[in-house]
Amino acid sequence: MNTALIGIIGGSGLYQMDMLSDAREHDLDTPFGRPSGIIVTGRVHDVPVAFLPRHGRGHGLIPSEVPYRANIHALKQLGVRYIISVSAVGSLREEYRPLDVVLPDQFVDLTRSRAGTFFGDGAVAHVSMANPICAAVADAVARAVNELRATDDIRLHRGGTYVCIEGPQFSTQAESHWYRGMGGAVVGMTNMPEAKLAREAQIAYATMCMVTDFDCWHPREPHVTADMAISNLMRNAERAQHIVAAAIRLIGTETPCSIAHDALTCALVTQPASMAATTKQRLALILGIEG
Ligand SMILES: CSC[C@H]1O[C@H](OP(=O)(O)O)[C@H](O)[C@@H]1O
Ligand SMILES: Nc1ncnc2[nH]cnc12
Repeated sequence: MNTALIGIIGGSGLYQMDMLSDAREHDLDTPFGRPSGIIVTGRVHDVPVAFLPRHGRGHGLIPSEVPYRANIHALKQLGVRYIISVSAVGSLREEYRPLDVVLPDQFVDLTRSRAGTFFGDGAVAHVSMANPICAAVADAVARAVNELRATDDIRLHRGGTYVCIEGPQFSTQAESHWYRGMGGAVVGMTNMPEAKLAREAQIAYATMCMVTDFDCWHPREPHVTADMAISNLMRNAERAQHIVAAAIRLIGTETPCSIAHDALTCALVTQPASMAATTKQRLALILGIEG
């Protein structure tokens, strides 16, 4: 089903895309369960896209409950080859301020209780996560921000490490200082294992982070609360949609190559012929084989 080229995963505060034309709802199922909610496909600048709110439309899922595998699988079912993920994050650096946009290029995964792979049950693969972000997708978002700067004074930071915690509690001050010490730029709760699964599904992935707070390390700024994060994200939600729409136009025109698109070429250890029929069936779409 090649319904969509680009998938948008909306995070906290971004539950729908207003600029979508020809909208159609998809209530999909996957071998890994149901996605977070209805996926809406449509066109933005005439590019076919799919929008999925990560926490569900009414924000009913904590980060540990988000069905990351089903979300990525469902987007793959719709034909998605590029994902722009939108996320609220806490800043770990003085110069990354609330309402700034950050395009991280690395992750540290501190999550503990999430299904983090499509593989297992007699199918072994080890994809490279050395460069977890697709530079071409991140470039498109950066260029989109630059275009919009003509009318909007957006502060953009390229690069930096997103530290992903399990949540749903925010961090202790000791943890926040530890993330800073390990070189973290922003902290969030959702981009892992999302980015890993996108890589296994050979979908090019980039995350657009909207800074909502200074977590709890800063000596003069208030400690993060959910209200603070959501209200700052709401202030930025329209801007986020404009950036995403411009990035969609660029990616849709250029359809860039990505290392992600061949991620399984050097990663698959078990040959499909050696897999159990049920495993092969479950992985058919991911491996691009007959089920
Ligand atoms: C409501 S603040 C905490 C919440 O926001 C972020 O979610 P998302 O990445 O989906 O925007 C963070 O990871 C937490 O889940
Ligand atoms: N400080 C923070 N920690 C974790 N996730 C967040 N999302 C927004 N702000 C956050």
